[in-house]
Amino acid sequence: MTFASISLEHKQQVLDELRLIKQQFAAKNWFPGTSGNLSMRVGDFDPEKFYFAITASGKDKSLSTPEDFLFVDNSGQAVETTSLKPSAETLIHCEIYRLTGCAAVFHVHTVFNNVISEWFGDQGAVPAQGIELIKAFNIWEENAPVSIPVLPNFAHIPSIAERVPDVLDPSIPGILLRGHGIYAWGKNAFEAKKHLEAFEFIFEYLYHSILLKNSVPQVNAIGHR
Ligand SMILES: CSC[C@@H](O)[C@@H](O)C(=O)COP(=O)(O)O
Ligand SMILES: [Zn+2]
Repeated sequence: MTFASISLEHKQQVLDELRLIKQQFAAKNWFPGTSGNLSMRVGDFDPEKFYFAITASGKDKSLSTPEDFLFVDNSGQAVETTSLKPSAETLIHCEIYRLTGCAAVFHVHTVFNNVISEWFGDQGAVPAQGIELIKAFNIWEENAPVSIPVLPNFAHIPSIAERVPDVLDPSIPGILLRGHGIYAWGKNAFEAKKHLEAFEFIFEYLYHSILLKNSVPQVNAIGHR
């Protein structure tokens, strides 16, 4: 499959969907200070050859302009002539697509995901249990415990991307970057958005419940791996 062989209608539909989600997340104030990036895959998936649309780097993501997105290949290189630069974090998207075969990857910075990533960063995972929204991850087991992986953050993005395979858990559609933000993904935009909203709910819940109890639970205390 070449990029040119993917229909214009499909590419336009993906751009329209991304634009709508960008507006919805902006309304939640999920892109403070130009942070965050969104992508969606186009065409068929081959772990060694795929294409996706991604937000251009450094833009005010609360605005809608003709210069918000561009298409890249699985190495993160633009596939059309453009003056736009793909997100500085494109390599992380590439790695998540390659490992999961998913179709949408969304990244946002929020106060809740940043605080939680700091509290649990040393443990390498955020434990959660007994929260109904865990079912949004398609986990239906009674009182299922989950562990959301936390990676250290680096200014050098390839150093983050190369660590993604070490922590990515196929049953958990997200990874937190410490002091940075969350990446969530899904088999389509609807599912990636659902997952991202569930993660953010869990982080906000944990933030409040930990402050009330005045102690950070340990991963092992509730049976996480
Ligand atoms: C301006 S702070 C956020 C950036 O450093 C980065 O983490 C981010 O999420 C957005 O980068 P971008 O290159 O616009 O996709
Ligand atoms: Zn970021």
